[in-house]
Amino acid sequence: MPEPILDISGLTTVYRIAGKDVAVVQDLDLAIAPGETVALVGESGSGKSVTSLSILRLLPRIGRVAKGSVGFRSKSGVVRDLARLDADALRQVRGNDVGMIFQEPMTSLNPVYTVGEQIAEPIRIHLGKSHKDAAAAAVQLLADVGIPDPARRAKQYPHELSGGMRQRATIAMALACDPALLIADEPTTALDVTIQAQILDLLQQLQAQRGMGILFVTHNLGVVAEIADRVAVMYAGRVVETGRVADVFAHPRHPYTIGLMRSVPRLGEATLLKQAGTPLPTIPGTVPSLARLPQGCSFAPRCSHAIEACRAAVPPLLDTGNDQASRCIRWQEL
Ligand SMILES: Nc1ncnc2c1ncn2[C@@H]1O[C@H](COP(=O)(O)OP(=O)(O)OP(=O)(O)O)[C@@H](O)[C@H]1O
Ligand code: NI
Repeated sequence: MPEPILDISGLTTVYRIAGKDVAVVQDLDLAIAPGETVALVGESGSGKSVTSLSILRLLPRIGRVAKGSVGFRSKSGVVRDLARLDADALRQVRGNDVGMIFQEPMTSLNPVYTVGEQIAEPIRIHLGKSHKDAAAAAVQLLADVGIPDPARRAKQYPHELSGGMRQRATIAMALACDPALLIADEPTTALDVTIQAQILDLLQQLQAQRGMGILFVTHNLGVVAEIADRVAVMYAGRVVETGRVADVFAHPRHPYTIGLMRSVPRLGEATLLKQAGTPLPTIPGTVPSLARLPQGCSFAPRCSHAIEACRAAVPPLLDTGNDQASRCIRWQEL
């Protein structure tokens, strides 16, 4: 792999919950190369968003990065550990080197400024351009993300745009300073399917033009297949499987990944099942409470392959060959 732009090693993030430090992300390793898209996937509460927020230390007050390093190579080629960077330097990285987009565009857009003003602001602050040049750059960015009549749209307020247009505008804002890394947390989840597909296409186009790395958070395996090169599957705060998307989908090496894949209906199957009155297969059992994780493998209580040894100790990520790894001690027997 070429030198990664992001190299997370041993990341543990804790939240203070009911007077106790609870590890919501544990011992996470993740690297992203320039031009590569890595997807984080897992059920609700598995720690995907906390991982993405930990990178730029955008955690709520009760959260902190307790262990590990977040190596980041900026556009100038300097590698720094974001977990240890001071607040000022980190702010510089946020608007400039790393762009972020979230599920609900209204949370990143400020309702009292026009769309154009909001995109122009980071360009003025981080790239030192004049008001006029920054305004022109903002209109160009709106055109780049496929917004028709961008000069007119730049003068409008967020509420005057449709949901899909707003998400395009937040992408324009995230790309304003030509970031080396884009963090996208469920950016298409709130949109209807057609718009969703358009936004995914747009991100892929922009990535091909700019060569940025993308960390893509989603609970949707279909989206992973569409957009990502590699995938990290999370369960109860830990990565349980990782590898190239094609390999993981063809040969999943962890029972949790297999369960996730079974719960995704094949095209048309969902409708057929619904007509037949059969519920979609889901993984039996529930996600354990992070404050009281079972001993050993966190997935063991839900796993039909679990044996005594699974409950003895948390399995390490085992190399299963072909750049794939699994936290299942029985991966060879699956
Ligand atoms: N503000 C908070 N206060 C207390 N616990 C929190 C808070 N935010 C997250 N958590 C806990 O941290 C864990 C990880 O949450 P996270 O948001 O990373 O999940 P996720 O994988 O992104 O899920 P989703 O698919 O629902 O977005 C969850 O168990 C959640 O209950
Ligand atoms: Ni989330």
